[in-house]
Amino acid sequence: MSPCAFSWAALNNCYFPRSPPLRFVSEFFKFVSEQCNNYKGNFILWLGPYPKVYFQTPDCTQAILSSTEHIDKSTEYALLDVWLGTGLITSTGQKWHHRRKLLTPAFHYNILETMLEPMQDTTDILVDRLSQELDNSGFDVFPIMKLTTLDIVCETTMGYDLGALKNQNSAYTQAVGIVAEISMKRFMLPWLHYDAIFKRTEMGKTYYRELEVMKKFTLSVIRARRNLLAQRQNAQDTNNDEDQLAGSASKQVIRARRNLLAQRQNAQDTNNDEDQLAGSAKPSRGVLWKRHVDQILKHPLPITRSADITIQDDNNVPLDDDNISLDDDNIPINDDNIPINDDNVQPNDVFHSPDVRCQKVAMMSQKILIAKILKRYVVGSTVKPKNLRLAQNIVLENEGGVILTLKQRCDGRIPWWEMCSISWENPLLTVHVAANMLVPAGCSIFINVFEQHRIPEYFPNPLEFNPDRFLEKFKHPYAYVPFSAGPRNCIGQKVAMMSQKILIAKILRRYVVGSTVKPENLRLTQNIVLENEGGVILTLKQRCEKDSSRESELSMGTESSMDKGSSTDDSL
Ligand code: HEM
Repeated sequence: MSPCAFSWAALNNCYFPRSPPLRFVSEFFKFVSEQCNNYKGNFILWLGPYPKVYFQTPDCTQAILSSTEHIDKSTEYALLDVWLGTGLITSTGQKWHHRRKLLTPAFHYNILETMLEPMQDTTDILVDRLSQELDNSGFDVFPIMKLTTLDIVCETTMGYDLGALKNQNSAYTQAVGIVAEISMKRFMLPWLHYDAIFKRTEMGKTYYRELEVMKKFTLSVIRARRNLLAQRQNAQDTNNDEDQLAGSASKQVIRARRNLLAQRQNAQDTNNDEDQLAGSAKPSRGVLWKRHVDQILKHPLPITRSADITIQDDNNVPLDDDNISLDDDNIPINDDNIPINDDNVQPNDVFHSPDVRCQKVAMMSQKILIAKILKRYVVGSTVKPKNLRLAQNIVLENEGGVILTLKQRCDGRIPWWEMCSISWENPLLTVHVAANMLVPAGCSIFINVFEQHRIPEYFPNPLEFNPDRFLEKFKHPYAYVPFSAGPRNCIGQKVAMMSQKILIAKILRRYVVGSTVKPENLRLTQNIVLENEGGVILTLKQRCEKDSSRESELSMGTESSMDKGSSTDDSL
C-alpha cells in the first residue's frame, strides 16, 4: 500500500451533504460533533471538493501543535485577512517569527502585574452592572461579557478607557459578532471563498459594511492613544528625567512605559518617527538609555548593541531579525524588559564591558547558556565543582582550565517517531502525524479541542464538574490544550487566565449564580468562538453577608455557591 492510500485509509471519510439553510453554522457544529461520536477518532470531512482533516486525539494533536515546521495557519484563516490583516494570529514564516518575538515580552509577568489594576476596575464596573439583573428570571450574560472583555483588552493593551460597559452597547462588538458569523458561513461555502463572488452577495456587502465600523473604531482607539502618549512624552521630556518619576510612582510609569512601547511600535509601523512625538527638547541620559532599551524591544535582536558588539552566528555571519530562528516561545527578559537570548549576548564581551548595566545581561546569558548546554548534553566535571557564590567567574580562572566531560543526551539515539517520519518522507505527503498516519500536503487540519476534552480516557466522567481533576498531571501532555500548545500557542493565555480568575472571584463574592438552561438544551455554535444560540442565560441572587465572608471556601458547583432552585451553575 502506498503511503498515500494508507493515509487516506487510516482516516474515516464523511461528507457534509446539506445545502446551507439559515442556521447553517449551528448545524455544522452539530454535524461535526455527530461525526466525532460516530468515528471516535480522527476523520476527514469533505466540504464539496475540499478535504478537511479533523484531529481529536492527543497524539495527533501533539504531532501538529508541537511542530516548528507546520506553523502555517489553514487556508480558512486567509478569509480573516481582510479583517485581521496578517498579524500574529494569521501570519507565518519570518513575519510571524519576528512578530512573536517582538510581542512575547509584552506578556511578561512584570507587565501582567500592571494589568491587574485595570482588570479589577473593569470587573468592579461589571459587578455593579450585574446588579440590574438581580432576581431576574434569566438574562443573557454573553453581550455583557463581550463588552467587559473589550474594556479589559482596550485598557490593558492600549491603556485606553473605552467605557463600553458603562455605555451598555458598542457598535464595535455588534460588528464583530456579525463579521464572525459571516466568516464562519463563508468558510463553509467554498464558492464564497472567492472575493469576486462574495463581494456581490448580500452577505458580502454586510460583511464589508460592518468591517468598516470595526476599522473606524480601532483607528479611533489608536489615534486617541497616540495623542495621549504624545502628551505624556512631552511631559516626560520636560521633566527631563524619567527615572525620578519611576521612583515616585513606579506602577503608573511601568504602565505608561508599556503603553509608550506599544505606541512607538505603531509609530514605527506608520513611519511616524518617535522623535516627532518626543518633541525637540534634548532628552536626558536616563531617557536615552530607556529609549535604547525600547529600541532593543522594538528590535529584540539588533545587529549592534551600545558597546558596538556585533552579533554573529557560529559562522561569523552578522545576525539580524531576518536570519534568527525562534527556539522558544517564552523569551526571557531581564528586569528592564530587554529580551535576552544567547543570540544577542556575547558573554565574553559583556564580562569585559565596563558598563555595570551589563551585569544583569551577563547573568541572564549565563543562565541561558547553561540551560541550553544542559538540554543537549549531560555535563560532568573531573575537578571539584565551583559556583558563583564561592568563586566569581569574572576574574577567577583555574590554571588547568575548566575540564568538563560531555555526553550526548539520550546517547544520540533518535526516537522511533522521528525515524518513522524520515522513512515515510514523500514529496506529496509532507505532514507526518503519527507512526501510521500521513496527511496529504495542502490539507487543512482542524484540532477538535471541544471533543478531545471529552475523551473519558483522559477526562474520566468528562461532563462532571470536577475541578480536582486539574490537581493531577494529565495522562498525555497534549490532552488539555484550551490555549493550543507548542510554538503557536496563545500568547495571551496568562492574561486570559488572570482576568477570568478576577471575574469569577468578584462575581461569586457578590452573587449566587445559577442557570436556567440545562446543558443538554444548549445549541452550541461555532462563531469563531464557541457560542450558544440562545445566549448564556443566568440568574443572579445577592449573596448575603454571611456567605460573602466565606468567600475563600467558595468553589463553583458546590452547594454553598449555588442557588438550589436553579438547575446548575456548572455551565459557567
Ligand atoms: C480564554 C481566552 C483565550 C483562549 C481560550 C485563547 C485560545 C487561543 C488559541 C486556541 C489559539 C491558537 C489559535 C490557532 O492555532 O489558530 C490562540 C492564539 C492566539 N491568542 Fe489566544 N486565547 C484567549 C485569549 C487571548 C488573549 C486575552 C489574547 C491577547 C491579549 C490572545 C492572543 C492570541 C494571539 C495573538 C494568538 C496567536 C499566537 C500566534 O499565532 O503566535 N488570546 N489563542
